[in-house]
This record gives sequence, structure tokens and C-alpha cells, in this order.
Amino acid sequence: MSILEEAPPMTEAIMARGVARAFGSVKAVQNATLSVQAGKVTALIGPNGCGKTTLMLMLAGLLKPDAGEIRVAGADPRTDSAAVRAAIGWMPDQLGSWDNLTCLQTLTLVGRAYRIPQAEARAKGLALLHRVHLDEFADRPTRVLSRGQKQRLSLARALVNDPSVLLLDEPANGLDPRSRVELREFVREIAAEGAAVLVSSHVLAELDEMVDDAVFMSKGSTLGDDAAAMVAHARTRYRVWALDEVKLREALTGGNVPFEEAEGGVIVSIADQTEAAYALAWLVGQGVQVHRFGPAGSALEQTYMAMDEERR
Ligand SMILES: Nc1ncnc2c1ncn2[C@@H]1O[C@H](COP(=O)(O)OP(=O)(O)OP(=O)(O)O)[C@@H](O)[C@H]1O
Repeated sequence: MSILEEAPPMTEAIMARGVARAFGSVKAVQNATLSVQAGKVTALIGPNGCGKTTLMLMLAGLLKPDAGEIRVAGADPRTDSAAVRAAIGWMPDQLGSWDNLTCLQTLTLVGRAYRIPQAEARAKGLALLHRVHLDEFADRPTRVLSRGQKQRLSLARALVNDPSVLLLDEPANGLDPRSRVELREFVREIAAEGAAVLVSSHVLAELDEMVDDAVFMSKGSTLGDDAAAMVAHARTRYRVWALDEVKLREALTGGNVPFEEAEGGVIVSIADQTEAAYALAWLVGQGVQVHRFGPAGSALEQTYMAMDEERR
């Protein structure tokens, strides 16, 4: 076989195929398959104990899989962990910090570990502290940070090496509402700059606004295309509220538009934004006084609730 035939065509920034890992008798990850493209934010969603953190640790090269194939930025973490470490930014669900170091010293030290020269590492640390709104803590020890501030430092730490692949495990944990919105914008910016981002979270409404794709996990396995189809279907559900509910139902029935009853309104199926604009104009043209019209809740949440949930 030639070298060309041996090399699989892998353009994804993250690729996992049939990955498994057990801890003694606990099969933490049984069969995980996913791919994350550069420039996209992908959600990793599933109930407590379904294996998200274990999978992320394997992608980050911090835990060896028992089976399956992984490529991160084209490298195999099993055989080329240095290349993977250089390419990724890893934000763990809990930051282990060096309590006595200041925030700036922490980021500078991380930069030095990536062989960034001292002055450049320090400048980078200052810029990142500014980006996560921790400037005033630059010279204070990390032990004084609140939980949310620690999360922000953790995010800054994950960005020191300008990663092309960013793995975020529950990044919104402990963040106040403004910081959550900022995190969302920040993650979108990083993806727009070309990085691939894989993010796990239980706050699905928030993820909905942040991600391009979603991978669902249950009992150690990724769910594949069925779940993706469910998300796509959920995204077509629109809720309509009108001042006169009877008139709304009459118009839909008269126009042969199928609808479902929902609390305080109806749900209709709408393919895309163009069709949504058309449907709204049509309803108004029928004399229906529509006062709210929009997606029927979080598509990720609807899909999650429809999953066969098993918390461990
Ligand atoms: N080091 C370990 N030793 C033994 N069991 C482990 C270890 N790490 C994880 N597990 C088990 O593997 C399973 C998956 O854990 P994991 O932390 O990957 O789940 P998770 O999806 O990240 O959960 P959560 O949403 O609660 O963060 C759980 O049953 C957990 O108890």
C-alpha cells in the first residue's frame, strides 16, 4: 500500500471514531464518534456521567483511549501528544491554579511552558487578562479570585498559545449573566478567527445561540445523525401568538396550514427564515394581529428532552 493510500483524508480539526475508555468496570466512553470543523463551534451535550469530560480528556491527549482513533489538528494524541498540546487550548471544568502566583505570573508561566520568550509571554498575559476583564487582578494572587473570575482566568490560560482547537468543559459554570453573554461572544469571535471549538455545557438555551453543530452523548456513546436530524427538526418549529387566538386558528385552518396547539398560541412548521418572513406577512395580511412570532424554544433543549436520558 502506498503512503497516499494509507493516509486517511482528514480535513477536520477534531476527529474521533469509535473511541472507548473504561475505568475498571466503568465504561466511561463506549463508542464516541464526532468531527469538528475549523471555524465552527460544536456543542457536546449529554446528562451527568455520560462521558463528556472523559472524551475531552482523550481529545486533549491527557488520557489514553482503550480503542478507537483520534486526530486533533491532524495529529494522533496517542503517538504525537506534543503536537496536540501545541495546537489545543484546554479549559477544564475546574481550574487547578497555583494559589500563590498572581494572575499575570500564571499566564506568563504558561506562555513560557509553550517556549514563548519571557517579555512576549508577559505582554500576551496582560492582553489576555484585559480580554477577560481581569486587568485589575494582574498582580493579585489567584487564590483571591471568585469562582467566576477563576473561570475567566482559565479561559485566558487556554488561549495563551493561540490554539487552533479549543476544548471548553462547562465554561459557563459560575459565571454571572454578563460574563456568560461575553463568553458566548468571545467563543464566536475565536471561531470566526478560524479555531475549531468543542464546548460542553448543561445550559442548553445558551449553547443554542453559540454553536453551529451539536453532538449528543448518552451512556458513553455519541448519538450520531438521528440526534442531528432531531435538532434540525426542532429548529423548524415556530410559535405564533396573536391577540385574537380564534382568528389565528381560523386563518391557519382556512389556509390549510397544519398547526399544533401550544400554551398561549400555536406551533407551525417553517423551513427557514425566508419562509418565516413570508408566513408572518401572510398572517398579518389575513388580518391576524400577531404580537409574537419566533422559534419555539431551544432546539437543543427539545432534542435533549426527547433523548433517552440516563444519569450516572
Ligand atoms: N478517573 C475515574 N475513575 C473512575 N471512574 C471515572 C473516572 N472518571 C470518570 N469516571 C466515571 O466515568 C463516567 C463518565 O464520567 P465523565 O466525568 O466523563 O462524565 P460527564 O459527562 O463529564 O459528566 P458531568 O456532566 O457530570 O460533568 C462516570 O460514571 C464517572 O463516574
